[in-house]
Amino acid sequence: MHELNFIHHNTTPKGMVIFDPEELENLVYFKAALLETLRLFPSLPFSFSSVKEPDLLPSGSIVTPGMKIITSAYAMGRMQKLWGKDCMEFKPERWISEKGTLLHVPSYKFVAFSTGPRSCVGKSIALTQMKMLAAAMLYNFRFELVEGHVVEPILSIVLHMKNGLMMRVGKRT
Ligand code: HEM
Repeated sequence: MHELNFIHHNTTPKGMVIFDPEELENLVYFKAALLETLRLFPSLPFSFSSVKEPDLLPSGSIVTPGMKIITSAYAMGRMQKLWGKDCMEFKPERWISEKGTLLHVPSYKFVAFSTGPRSCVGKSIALTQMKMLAAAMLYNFRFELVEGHVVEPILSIVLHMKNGLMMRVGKRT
């Protein structure tokens, strides 16, 4: 929110503040917060791959045609071995270097957009859309989780919340 106060914005005829994607491009903490959200809550929590030829995986497992390999981005985003002891904490700072720039995290570690030749071709456009939407929502409105509301995921191809997300929304003044 602090970063959004320092960039140029436009106001719609209905009084809503919106941001240009170019203005949002250099906001380090804002992008770190979105990446951190996708680390803990990847839109595609798991994916399937098929085996074309017999192979030996780095883990030591032998795979053969007919097998399916399930990769869980949800589990990988929460592995202590990959993200450290605070892996379950929402901590955008883990994406930011000591110099205050965004750290490069390899796609085989942060797998929300998958990795390799079949990784997400829409990654850049997805992040731009997320930034524009999140910036406008946070700048114009205040969100408060309804007290006692339990937020938990439901097992599905696309990550959904079992009970939805009950929020109190008010206009920022
Ligand atoms: C937050 C938003 C998004 C996330 C987390 C995401 C994630 C992913 C993941 C994990 C895959 C690999 C699926 C698999 O291997 O089974 C994928 C593939 C793909 N995504 Fe996205 N995606 C997002 C948004 C988008 C958008 C906005 C577009 C298009 C504009 C897009 C286009 C594609 C396409 C075409 C593929 C297939 C690539 C291929 O098979 O070669 N995605 N995405």
